[in-house]
Amino acid sequence: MVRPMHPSSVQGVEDMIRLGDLHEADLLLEVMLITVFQTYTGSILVAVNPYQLLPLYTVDYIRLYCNKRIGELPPHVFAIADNCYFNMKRNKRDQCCVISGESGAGKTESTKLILQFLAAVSGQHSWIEQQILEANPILEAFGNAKTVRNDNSSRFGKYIDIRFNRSGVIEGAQIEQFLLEKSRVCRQAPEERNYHIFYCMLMGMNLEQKKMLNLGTASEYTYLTMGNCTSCDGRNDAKEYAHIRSAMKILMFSDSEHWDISKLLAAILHLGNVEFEGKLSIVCAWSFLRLNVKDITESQNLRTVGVGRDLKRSSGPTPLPKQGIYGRIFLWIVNKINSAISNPTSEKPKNTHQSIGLLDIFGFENFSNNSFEQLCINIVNEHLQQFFVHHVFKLEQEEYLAEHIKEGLLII
Ligand SMILES: Nc1ncnc2c1ncn2[C@@H]1O[C@H](COP(=O)(O)OP(=O)(O)OP(=O)(O)O)[C@@H](O)[C@H]1O
Repeated sequence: MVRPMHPSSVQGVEDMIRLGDLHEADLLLEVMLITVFQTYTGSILVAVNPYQLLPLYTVDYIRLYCNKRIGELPPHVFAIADNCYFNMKRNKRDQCCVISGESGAGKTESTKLILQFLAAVSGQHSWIEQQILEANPILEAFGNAKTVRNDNSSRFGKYIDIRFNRSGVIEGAQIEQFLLEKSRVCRQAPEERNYHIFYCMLMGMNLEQKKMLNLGTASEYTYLTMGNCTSCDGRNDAKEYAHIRSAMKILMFSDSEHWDISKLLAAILHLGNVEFEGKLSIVCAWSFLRLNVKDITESQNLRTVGVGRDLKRSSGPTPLPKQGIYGRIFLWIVNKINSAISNPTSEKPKNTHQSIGLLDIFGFENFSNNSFEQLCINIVNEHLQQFFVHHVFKLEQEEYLAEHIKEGLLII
């Protein structure tokens, strides 16, 4: 059936609840019409990735959106951040922002914008604020990679809990990570890369350091070339490496800790070349892992299996644990960051501080061939979606009940 479009759909609205016709075509048109790439559905912000730098995230915009009611100004991610912050302060209740969407939708960028807003309005320009902001480049270097959908795709989920004192000043933060995609270390799909840190290290290290780790260029390593793609348009790996190094200093990584991480990364690259280049690579890998021939022979011939609470060793070939090494480096790095940013004063009894949690979880993806890790990622996304829908309907239901509206109407 063809009928004229409702005027609200033609003009566009700032809150999709106000659309005269509420069906899929109108919602899609609304999303296409919005010029600032953001619109509301009630208290939910729907943001469209603009794929261009918009002058909407400046200090002036932070000031503009500070302490305003939702709806007073056009939809904006800062309005959501502001709402969280002032609700926390006014109602003395912890808040949480759930950022969800498919891969490449703009979740990580939105998380960073919310963090920037909170750091600015909490107003201290303190060392701890700077440390929290500088955790991002490190996490992205070790946990993000170029995929076919997104040049900077997060391959792990993260929950950042930012803690404030009673006056609304940031005191510390705590980061939780989930489900790092470890298989990427050994395998990448066409047009995809391994984790950024490998390419950054090879582009950014000086010759002397590379010589000590016996490293060359990315094209020489099996683990960096499986996707037939070692560089990424719009990313400058050498510049990023300098940024990662300075962020690590801010987060209190010592030079020797950084060097140990580099050795482990180099060992993984050399291990990836073992079948192809033979002796030199395996010797380098062993020496950086501080293993001797006996350890290696044992690890190749013995499998450690969990039986109840015990670990038992049985014979049979076991591949060297390259993915496991990377997973452990990542965990260690997150713990190290947490030890710098989780200011002990923010561990005080709960009634002396409040928090805002930001959940930025990897997006739903569906490829022709989906790995087990992809299955886990998609299940997490579906659970999140389920929680979200349940939560939103429950809130609405409570409002209807409070107004004595019959439940039958609610379903409509
Ligand atoms: N608000 C924005 N303004 C300008 N560019 C943006 C914005 N949001 C996202 N982008 C661009 O889109 C890219 C992908 O965004 P982002 O990494 O945030 O996606 P994501 O939803 O976190 O994806 P994934 O689930 O794969 O991690 C960014 O690297 C950036 O180039």
